[in-house]
Amino acid sequence: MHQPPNSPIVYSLRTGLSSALATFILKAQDESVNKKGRFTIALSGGSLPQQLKDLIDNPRVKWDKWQVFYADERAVPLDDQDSNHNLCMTELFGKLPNPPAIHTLDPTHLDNLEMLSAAYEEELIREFAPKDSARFPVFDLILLGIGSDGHTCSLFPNHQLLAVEDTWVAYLDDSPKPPPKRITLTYPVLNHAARVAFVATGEGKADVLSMILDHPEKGLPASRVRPVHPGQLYWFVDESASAKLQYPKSSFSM
Ligand SMILES: O=C(O)[C@H](O)[C@@H](O)[C@H](O)[C@H](O)COP(=O)(O)O
Repeated sequence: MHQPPNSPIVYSLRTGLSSALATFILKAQDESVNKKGRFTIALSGGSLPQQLKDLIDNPRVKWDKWQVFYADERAVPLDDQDSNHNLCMTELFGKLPNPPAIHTLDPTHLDNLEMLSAAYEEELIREFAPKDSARFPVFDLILLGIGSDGHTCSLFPNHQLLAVEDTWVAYLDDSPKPPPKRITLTYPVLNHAARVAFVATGEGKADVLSMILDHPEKGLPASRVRPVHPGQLYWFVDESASAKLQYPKSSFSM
């Protein structure tokens, strides 16, 4: 099947997904560091942080060049078991002798979602606006998961946040998946990234993966992530998750 340019690239891996993902991340890191001396990345929660395990003890990772943000975060204390930051510390950053610069939400604003999300947007502006003077930040890489309902970040099906175009960070207090109070990057930020990579594993993702990639016209939240040129969208999936997928798969080599 012929795919138009800039179509998502789907890598379906029988084994070694974490290793392929690490190779991909390192290539993005090296390109970014060579060009700008830094690497800006946004991470999600769920099973994603565990998939980053091949970065631990990898001497090619230039942690001192990384600027880490969260693609979405729950409005809970940083050490709460629901915190995506806490999860990333447990799975990855806490295992490193020299962790990178990590931009967490400001826990002093947990009781005010509007201030919490505005403060996180300020954090992004401090990192991106003076350097790129862009209308939207251009992340070098955003790593996302998907829910079985097709949500990504904290962008849930039929939610009003799907229509937000004018802010970088938005908040919600009615997430269908607990906890209800969260902040999230918005589509304009996701779609201005240089690279976005989804990671999905397991048979529980097979139906929704086919819905997202084979039927983008259904408009599930994850289908609406389509970085504008020259941005590129990638999928790293295992065989169980891609079992029902018609969309063409590419072989992974880097
Ligand atoms: O904030 C959240 O609720 C999670 O970050 C969520 O968006 C997660 O990424 C997906 O639900 C995929 O989760 P799994 O990777 O665990 O399937």
